[in-house]
Amino acid sequence: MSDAGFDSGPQVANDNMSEAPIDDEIYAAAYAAEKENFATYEFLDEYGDVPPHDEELRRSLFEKLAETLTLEGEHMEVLNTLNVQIEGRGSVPPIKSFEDAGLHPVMLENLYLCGYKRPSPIQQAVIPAILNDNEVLACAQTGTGKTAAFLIPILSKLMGKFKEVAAPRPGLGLPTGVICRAEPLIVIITPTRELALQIFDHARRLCYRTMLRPVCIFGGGYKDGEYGQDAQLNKGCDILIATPGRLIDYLNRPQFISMRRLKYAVLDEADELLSGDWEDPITRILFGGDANLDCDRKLFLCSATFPEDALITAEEYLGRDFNMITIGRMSSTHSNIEHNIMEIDFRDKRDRVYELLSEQVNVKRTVIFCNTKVECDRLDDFLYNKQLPVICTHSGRPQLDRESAMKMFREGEKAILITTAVFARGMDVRDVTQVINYDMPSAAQGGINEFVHRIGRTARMGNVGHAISFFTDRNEDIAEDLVKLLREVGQPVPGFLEILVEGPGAVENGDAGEGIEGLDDAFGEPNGNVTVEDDAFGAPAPQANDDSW
Ligand SMILES: Nc1ncnc2c1ncn2[C@@H]1O[C@H](COP(=O)(O)OP(=O)(O)OP(=O)(O)O)[C@@H](O)[C@H]1O
Repeated sequence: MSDAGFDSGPQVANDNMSEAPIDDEIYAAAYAAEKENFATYEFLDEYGDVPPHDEELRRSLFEKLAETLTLEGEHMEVLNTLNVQIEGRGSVPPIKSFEDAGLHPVMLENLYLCGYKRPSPIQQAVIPAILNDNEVLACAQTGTGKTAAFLIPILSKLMGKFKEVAAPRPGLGLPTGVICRAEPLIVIITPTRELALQIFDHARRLCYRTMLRPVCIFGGGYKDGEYGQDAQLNKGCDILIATPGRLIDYLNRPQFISMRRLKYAVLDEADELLSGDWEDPITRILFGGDANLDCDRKLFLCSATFPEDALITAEEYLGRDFNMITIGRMSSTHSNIEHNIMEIDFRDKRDRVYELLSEQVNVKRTVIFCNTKVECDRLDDFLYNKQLPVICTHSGRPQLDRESAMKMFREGEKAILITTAVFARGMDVRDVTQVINYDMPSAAQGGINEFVHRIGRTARMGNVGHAISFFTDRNEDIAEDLVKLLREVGQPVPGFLEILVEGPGAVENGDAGEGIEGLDDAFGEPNGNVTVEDDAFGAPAPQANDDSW
């Protein structure tokens, strides 16, 4: 990836580097102020099966939700009509509603508190597969609820048998005050610390009124002190959400964590985690040390993109008997995003972005992507000096700055976030109505797959959004893939791009930019079909082949 980078990876090294010594008191104060943000439901031994509400926690977990999280938008039909393909041994048909899925009653209540009325297409397919004990590789468009697709069934399954499988912890089997070692039942690994915290929040909500205790560990986060990661682990942990570098760091200190009870491992943004930089740490986490290698341990992989090489590695990890679940074409996007690809001289980018931002009305939140940290900082200075409400975050900034930038952006104090690849994957902020690719991702920076993740910060869960991309003469390496993607989702392809890809005759002949029509042929199935195949591993999946551009 670019130097914008993720948490660790080349990160195992970075992980520690990013812990620049920061004054203990500053951290302690910040974490005390954030106490509420780390609170989880404390289940006591004396509760029966369904414990009482904790009003303060309920308010803090759910009442602010509508202000910060994406809610289902008005264009879910765009997602609902995509082709659903479920392949692999033991495939099961999708569910229609949460109520039909056989979920634990507390999970159903928590979904209601989250405001989730019905499962999204990927949830309809993944929830029954996991409840049926199948391993899953899931690929669906950005912002379509993949995180909950995994969390809901896994947590629901464990809710019923916590006492049989979980490690004792203070208050639940161990005398209070006894230091315990975390022995998680679930580990969720994700490339960035921001995403780890976001998934932790998600898990906190879905674990409300259950015995399951989530803990989040990430590079750059404080280990010592009352709210530090050591103390959190020492209180017991059933669901561990982690960035790989920090997790390896803790696995080297086995007095804190053991993986011997692990029942479920999830790789979120799996294609990134299975890429060259990450493969070794991931292998070590899943198979090294005292990892539970019993056949009852299940692996789940999800992402919006699976390039061919990541798919091959994924299949090696999963073995033969897994369900491959794809919504639409693998690594594609959806048509709730309106695109504007602007041809521009690279020297004019700064002025043009300023013009755009100062002219616009009705844009709630904007994310601007640059390819490097240096460019981010420069653009931040420039736009800040022009009095625009900008905030900047990237992997070169101290952890507290990163957290505070995210908070300001989420809470609407700053409407424009300037960032790098660190924000491209998974981040879910309500009302991001526009993404600007100030720099296009080059092939070395992930190319079209990175583009798909970046634009996916808008138009999430049936909402609509805009993506503006500055295209300079340095971006020719993404042109062909870009044209294919735009046509697939029925978006206009600008003339300059058609000429670049297809030569000067393309525009005159009128054979370009026909949008989605041609694709129904290319991908075999008309939209809206559900295909459930039980024995697909003999033959390559059509999506995987089509994905190889
Ligand atoms: N069934 C549902 N109904 C309404 N909202 C939902 C539902 N499931 C998830 N959401 C919300 O949709 C948003 C997007 O979900 P999520 O972040 O899991 O998407 P994703 O597919 O993982 O995206 P990405 O590919 O960018 O990682 C979140 O705000 C989540 O709370």
